[in-house]
Amino acid sequence: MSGNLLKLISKHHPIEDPHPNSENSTAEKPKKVLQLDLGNGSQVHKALPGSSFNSLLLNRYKGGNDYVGWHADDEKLYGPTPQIASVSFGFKSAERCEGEPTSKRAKKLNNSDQHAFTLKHGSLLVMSGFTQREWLHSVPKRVKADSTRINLTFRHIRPRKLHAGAWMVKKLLVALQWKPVAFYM
Ligand SMILES: O=C(O)CCC(=O)C(=O)O
Ligand SMILES: [Fe+2]
Repeated sequence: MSGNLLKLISKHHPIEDPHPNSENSTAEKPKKVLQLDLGNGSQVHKALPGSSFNSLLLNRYKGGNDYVGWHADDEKLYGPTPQIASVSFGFKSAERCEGEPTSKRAKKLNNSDQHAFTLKHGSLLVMSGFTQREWLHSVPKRVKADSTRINLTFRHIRPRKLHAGAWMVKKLLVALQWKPVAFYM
């Protein structure tokens, strides 16, 4: 991020898509890039001192039938322990569940909890640490809701060089037949 400007990239993706940033995503390429001025010391940065967000993803749910399926935002471009700040607008309340830990470590710990959060208009949900590695999350359909909901997720995308480096290390480890459970680099 330069100063307080974030780039807002506009793109459309089919709602069945597991995640718009996913490498396997069939998402359309961005149509336009807008600059969003967050003003001096945006509320999100104030709420999370030390955060270094440089990207913003906007999801628009046109009504209660729009949803996002179970996924983790664990793409390597976000690094091993991404901090993701999610701000919601619209719908009186939107539920979000976290469930079924994905990692073997979490399963060993017998950690198969599910949590539901009610995301009201203006709420801020922060996911950090190993959340993306060990948990899936989703935004289920809301049968009775017929108004628009907007969700903004602030994220930090690492420089491309680091992705390439991590990819090469991964290839090397696979070539050496060293198979860790998962790569999060
Ligand atoms: O709409 C939301 O609350 C979150 C959407 C989401 O999980 C995502 O964009 O990765
Ligand atoms: Fe997500």
